[in-house]
Amino acid sequence: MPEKPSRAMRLGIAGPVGTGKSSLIALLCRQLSDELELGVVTNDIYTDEDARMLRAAGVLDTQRIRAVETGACPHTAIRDDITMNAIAIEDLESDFPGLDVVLIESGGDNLTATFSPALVDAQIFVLDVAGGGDVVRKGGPGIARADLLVVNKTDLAAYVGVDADLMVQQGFSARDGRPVIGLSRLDTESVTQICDWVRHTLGHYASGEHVAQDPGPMAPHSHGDVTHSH
Ligand SMILES: Nc1nc2c(ncn2[C@@H]2O[C@H](COP(=O)(O)OP(=O)(O)OP(=O)(O)O)[C@@H](O)[C@H]2O)c(=O)[nH]1
Repeated sequence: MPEKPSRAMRLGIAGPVGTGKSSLIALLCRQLSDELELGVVTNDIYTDEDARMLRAAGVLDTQRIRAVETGACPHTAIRDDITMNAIAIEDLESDFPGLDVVLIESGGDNLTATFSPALVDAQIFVLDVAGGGDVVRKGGPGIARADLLVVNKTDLAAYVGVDADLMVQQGFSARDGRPVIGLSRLDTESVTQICDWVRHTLGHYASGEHVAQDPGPMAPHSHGDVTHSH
C-alpha cells in the first residue's frame, strides 16, 4: 500500500450547464464516503445553489461542502485566477486533515471550459445525451483531453432520439484511448465503473504516477465588449 500523499487528490468536474455535474458529485459521495474521506467545493456565479443542493441531499457532512461564488465568467475561477478555489480547498484540508479526495464542481459553462492543472490533479468532463448526439464529434479540449469523459443520462437516450453507444464510441475516437464512460445513475454497472475509475486514479495519484494534464485553453470568447483568448 503506498504511503498516503501529503494532500488530497483534487478532482475537477466540468461540463456544460445541466449535464449532471452536481448529481455526479452526489453519486460519488453516496458510493465512496464509507471508504474515502471526501470534501466538495462548488462554483456558482452568484449563488451557493449547488452547495445547498448537495447539503440538502444529505450525501456528506454539510461542513465538508464549500461554495465559491465566482461572479462573472465561471471559467475564470477554475482556470485564469484560481485563488478563490485554492483558498476553499486549503480551508477544507485544514478543517479535515486526512482528506483523500476533494471534488471541485465547475460552474456550468460552455463546451470549452476546463480546469487549470494548477488547481486540479485530474478532471472529468461531463456531457449528457440530451445535449444531442453530435456534441462529442464537435470536440473541444475537455472532450478530447480531460482525464475522463462521461456521457451522462444514458437512460434518457431513447427519449431524445440519441444513440448513447455511438456517442461513447465517438468519445473513444476523439480521445486517443483515454477513458470514456456512458453513465446513468439508474445503471448500477456504469456507477461501479465510475467509482472504479476514481479508485484507480487515486491509486495512481497516491503512488506518484499520475501527472496533472492541461486539456488546453478554451476557445476565444467575449466578456461584454472585450474579447479574450486565454
Ligand atoms: N434521467 C437522468 N437524469 C439525470 C441524471 N443525472 C442527473 N440528472 C438530472 O439532470 C438535471 C441536471 O442535473 P445537475 O446535477 O443539477 O446538473 P449540473 O451539471 O450540476 O447543472 P449546473 O450546476 O446548473 O450546471 C437534474 O434534473 C438531474 O436530476 C441521470 O443519470 N439520469
